[in-house]
Amino acid sequence: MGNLLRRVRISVTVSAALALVVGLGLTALLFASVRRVESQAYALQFKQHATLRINAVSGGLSDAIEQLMVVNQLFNTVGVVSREQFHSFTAPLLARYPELHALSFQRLIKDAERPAYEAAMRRRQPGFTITEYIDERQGPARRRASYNVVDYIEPAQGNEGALGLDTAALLTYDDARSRSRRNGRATATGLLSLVQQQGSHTGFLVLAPVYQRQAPQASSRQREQAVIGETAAVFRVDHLIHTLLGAARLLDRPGMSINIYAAPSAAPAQLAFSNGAPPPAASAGSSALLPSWLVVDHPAPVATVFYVAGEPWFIEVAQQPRSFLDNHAGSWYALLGGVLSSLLAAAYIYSLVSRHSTIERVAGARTAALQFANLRLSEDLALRKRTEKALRLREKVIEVSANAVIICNAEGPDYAVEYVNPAFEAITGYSAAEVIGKSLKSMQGAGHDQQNIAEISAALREQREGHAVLRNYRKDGSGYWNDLFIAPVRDDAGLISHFVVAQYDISAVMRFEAELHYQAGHDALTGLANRHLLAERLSTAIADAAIAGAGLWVVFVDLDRFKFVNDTLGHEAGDAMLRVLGERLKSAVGEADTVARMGGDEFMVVLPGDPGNGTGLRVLQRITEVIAQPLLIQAHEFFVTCSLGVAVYPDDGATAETLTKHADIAMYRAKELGRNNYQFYCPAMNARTLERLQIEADLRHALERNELALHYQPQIDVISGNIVGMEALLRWEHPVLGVVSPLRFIGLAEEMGLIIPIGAWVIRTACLQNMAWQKAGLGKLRMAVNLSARQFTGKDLLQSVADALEESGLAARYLELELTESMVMNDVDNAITILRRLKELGVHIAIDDFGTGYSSLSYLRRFPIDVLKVDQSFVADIALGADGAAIVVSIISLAHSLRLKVIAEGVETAEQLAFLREHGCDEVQGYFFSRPVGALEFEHLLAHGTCAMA
Ligand SMILES: Nc1nc2c(ncn2[C@@H]2O[C@@H]3COP(=O)(O)O[C@H]4[C@@H](O)[C@H](n5cnc6c(=O)[nH]c(N)nc65)O[C@@H]4COP(=O)(O)O[C@H]3[C@H]2O)c(=O)[nH]1
Repeated sequence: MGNLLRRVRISVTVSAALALVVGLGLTALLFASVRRVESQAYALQFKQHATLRINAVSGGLSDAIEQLMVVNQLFNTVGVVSREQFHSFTAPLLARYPELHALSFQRLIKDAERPAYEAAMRRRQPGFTITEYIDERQGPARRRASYNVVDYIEPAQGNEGALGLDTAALLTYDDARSRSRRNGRATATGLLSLVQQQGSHTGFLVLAPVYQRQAPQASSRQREQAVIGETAAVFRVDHLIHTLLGAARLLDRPGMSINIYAAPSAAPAQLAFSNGAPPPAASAGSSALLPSWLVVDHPAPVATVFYVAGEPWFIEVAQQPRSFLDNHAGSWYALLGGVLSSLLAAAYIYSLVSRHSTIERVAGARTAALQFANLRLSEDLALRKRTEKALRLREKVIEVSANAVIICNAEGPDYAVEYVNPAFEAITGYSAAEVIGKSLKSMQGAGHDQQNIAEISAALREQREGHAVLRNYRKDGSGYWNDLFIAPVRDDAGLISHFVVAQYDISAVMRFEAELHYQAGHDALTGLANRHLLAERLSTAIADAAIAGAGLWVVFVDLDRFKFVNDTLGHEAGDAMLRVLGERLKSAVGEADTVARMGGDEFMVVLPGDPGNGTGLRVLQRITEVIAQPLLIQAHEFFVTCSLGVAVYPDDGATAETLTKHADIAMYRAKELGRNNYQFYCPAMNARTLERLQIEADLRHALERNELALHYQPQIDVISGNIVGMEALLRWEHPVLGVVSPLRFIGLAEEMGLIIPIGAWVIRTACLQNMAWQKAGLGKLRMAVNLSARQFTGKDLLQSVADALEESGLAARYLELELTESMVMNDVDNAITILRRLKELGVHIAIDDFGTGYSSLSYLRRFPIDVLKVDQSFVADIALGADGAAIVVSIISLAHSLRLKVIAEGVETAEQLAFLREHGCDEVQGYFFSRPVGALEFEHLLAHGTCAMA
């Protein structure tokens, strides 16, 4: 606003100043123009005056001289003019022209005529003689050839001295006279000091020649000879000119000066007349900045040459400079008027603009106020519209809300319902008509005893916000979870008039939460408790047991053959198996017992309630039984066993963690002891666990420390009884533990990735050994080498086999690689590719432990294999019953149908051997013939050529 006012003030001042400047500028221009016009008019006027005076002077002189010519004409016309005639003729002229000082006739008298003349004159005037001025004294004229004697002169009075004067003696005449006589015209002399007058006056004469009548006058010579005298007019010049100008009242102009020279220029010596003070130099009084006409009126002098009886005279009329202040009404008025007008215009514009600005400002302020008011109004309107829209929207939102909204009045104790939205009707099953007017509390339905209701009642009573999760009931009696918010609503006076109740049916959320909670504590696959829930329950059970002073068992359950099923049939089959076994486990325990899945094929069972009293053992028994029951997966029947490890509270640990760990250790021990059994934890098992860790650490260095060795078990041809091959079996000669079974460290080596270098070492050593024996002449035998799963699929296998063969020089057909069913069945296509490449090298392929897993016969056909090895468990079963024997028989016939050789391993008895022989088994291997033995010992066997056959 301040800026606006300042701007307005500036604009007003600028406008007024502009108007003033423009006005003053125009005034200056006007003033200058008027001044110029004035100056020019003045100059013109002056020029006119000057011209008037010049004309008056030149005209007057001409007129005067004309009088002389009139007299001269008299002489030339009349011839001899008498003195009286002269007098009577000139008297009127002199009276009329007082400026004529004298008119005379000067007669030319030759010296010879002098005496006669003087004599004649003495008759009229005694004592007359021709005179002249000698040294300014008049006296008788000296003799000369001729005399120009003033013969007649009028007026005689005052000019007596001039009568008889020989003017030829006056040199100033001579020139004029000569010229006059020559050209026959009146001729003026220069300025003379007039002698006729008393005192000194300046004057001049005009001479006009008088010729003898009839004498030729054509040439100047003739005129000189014809001349008899001159008429002369004497003029007292100042008097003459003064008379001329004065008579015409031309001398009274102030500031004007008139200077007349009897010369063609302003020669001071020839100044004939001067009137008025001469003007200063033209530049005087003018400003260097301003033109002189602007400051003063100083017209240029008017000067001209005019002729007086043929002689050039110079006249100059000048005017004193007239100051700007003198007599310049026009420019003054213009200036003053202009200045005044400018000031008035500026003042007017100032007032106009400031008024305009004020009006504008006021109008602007009012417009702004109006606009502001309009804006406020439109904002108010918009706000109102928005509010209305928002209200409608809220109404709609409430109407379409999925949550129940109830509005009740704030008057207790009933808090009558005034409004319910459609969601309320949908959720509760009550229509609006059924609940409006009813007490809010009546809508709770059953379940008044809920604790949270107290919070809502308190909120209503204390007229504040409240929140509670309630279990409400619908009209049909079904319950739902209601997340209820209640808030007071104030009227315009700020008093609480209503309550708004929002009900959120959170049944789904509660279900979801319960589901989440369940999932968080349960295994998704089996539905059993998971690790977390187990830890919770175990802790609770421990706490309960501690309080009760009772015992508690923690049982670790690990399935023995699960990995096989998973690997061969895939994860889906594995999952199905886990689900079934999980169910069985649950069925094997009591209500209070907890069964949890720890992950993979590991389960945990918590047996509270002092299981040491005999119940626990029965549960263990049941578990092994239910797990061992046949299992039908994907139409295949499986037999799964489990290994159990038991930790007892409080003897084996006081915390969930310790008990779990010890149960795990006990389970491992059970596995080591041949699976399908249970073991109670004992502290010694800890040592075994530590030992296992030690084995892990030492295995890393076993190769470099040369602790690994191969033992060889012969393979015997059933018919001939000859050793036809041998299986290389790895041994770790641990410096502390002694010889460690591959069953204990192959799995570890697999897990640790050490199986690749170890496996390569086995192949290489076996090939070198076989070649060495062949070279030693111990027979061309086939060397069977076990491959682990990781080794089989590893990228280095082919190379390591090729390298071993090359290095040893062993023919490939003397090397047989043993794979398990699971290794080839996991990824059949890849397995076939690898097998083909191995076969391309020329080696034999044997499927180990055949029958323990699931081998698809159709795949078996596709595998480029040479040998099937019947698992020793089937061989062991031969003696047990018809089932085991039947499996062996079918494997043998299957192998033969596929043109595969059959080797039975684990042959321990003659009966087994006999059975195998009877059913066409090709080769056998087992303790019956020989345990795996070191190289030296095996050499000894070879040396004998055969193994003992029953
Ligand atoms: N009860 C009984 N057992 C007999 C009889 N005849 C032989 N055995 C044992 O049965 C196992 C046969 O080897 P496998 O099935 O390939 O089973 C092998 C094989 O899977 C693995 N293994 C051994 N050496 C290597 C190896 O160099 N590389 C790989 N990857 N695995 C190996 O370790 C397993 C166990 O090997 P070992 O402890 O040497 O146990 C050998 C052998 O000592 C018998 O008449 N009765």
